[in-house]
Amino acid sequence: MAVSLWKSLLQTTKSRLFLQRGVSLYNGVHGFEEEAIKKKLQQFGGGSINLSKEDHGIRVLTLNNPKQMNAFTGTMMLELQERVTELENWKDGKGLIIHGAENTFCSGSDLNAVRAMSSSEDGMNMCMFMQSTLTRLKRLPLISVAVVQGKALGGGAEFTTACDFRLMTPGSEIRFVHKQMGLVPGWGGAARLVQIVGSGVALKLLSGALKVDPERAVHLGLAEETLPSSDETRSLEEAQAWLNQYTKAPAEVIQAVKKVVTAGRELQLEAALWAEKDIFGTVWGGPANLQALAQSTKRK
Ligand SMILES: CC[C@H](C(=O)O)C(=O)SCCNC(=O)CCNC(=O)[C@H](O)C(C)(C)COP(=O)(O)OP(=O)(O)OC[C@H]1O[C@@H](n2cnc3c(N)ncnc32)[C@H](O)[C@@H]1OP(=O)(O)O
Repeated sequence: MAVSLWKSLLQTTKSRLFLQRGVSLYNGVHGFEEEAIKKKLQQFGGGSINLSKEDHGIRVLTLNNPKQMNAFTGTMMLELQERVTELENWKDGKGLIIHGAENTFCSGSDLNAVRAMSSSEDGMNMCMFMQSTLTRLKRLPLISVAVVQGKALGGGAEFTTACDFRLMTPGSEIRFVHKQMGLVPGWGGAARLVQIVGSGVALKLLSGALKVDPERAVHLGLAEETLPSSDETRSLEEAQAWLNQYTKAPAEVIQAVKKVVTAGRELQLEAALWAEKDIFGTVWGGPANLQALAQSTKRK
């Protein structure tokens, strides 16, 4: 009796905890000093993370540091956390498009900052900071699409895996270059890549630091499709049209859909079923459900 009670308590906690907003993966127990790393990251300025106004439930997040091929400076890492918090509190959100400024995605960490943060303590804190932020991004109750124009290298390649889908433009490239730096992914990109393409393909892409062009990415299941245009504006319009196919419902329904899928991906079966039950309860008898019931029974 006590064991099953304990198990139920654990399942309920797990199924609710992972849906909570703003929860970091790490704390002091893991040696994570968030305030210390935020202070350190503040020293490495440049670039910005911009978030557009919403348009039909969709917003565009731009990695904006074109002088450095949209490499992630310290302040951009801090701004990303702020934007993710904003998105976690966006009640009417349905979709998020992520791209890099000036027709290239992201060249990974700013190597100037990396060189200055080469101590183990700084590296581990940056790693835990970015893992937490990108995990929160992946768990947003929004359908997220990375539009890969130009190059997504290193941490930039990892960033694409923190989105639900990837769309690539002709001539673009995703490449996990970490091996060439004597590294492995540190922003959660390895764990997510294995979930996306499987461990065998992930091992090849990481150990070979292989260039993945759009055709190969689609073949491997890393990208959904190659967009027709390589023009920055046109390809964003094409990505918006692609995303619109999946966001044709009230925000609370799209958000519930993403949450049940996240639960199924991240939780053990019983905890996932508990989470699904809780999420189902938020839409059963809700305005969208009642409106649908009041209409004809035939689905278009
Ligand atoms: C866990 C993540 C991991 C970590 O933190 O350890 C990383 O992500 S480490 C970074 C991994 N990324 C790279 O190694 C890519 C480095 N960059 C390149 O290979 C090239 O710049 C490339 C292929 C992106 C573009 O080459 P291209 O010839 O077209 O342009 P340039 O190389 O002249 O670059 C233009 C301009 O941007 C600066 N730049 C590019 N990438 C970075 C970067 N990651 N950090 C800082 N600065 C970067 C480059 O220095 C040039 O600036 P300039 O002042 O004109 O020299």
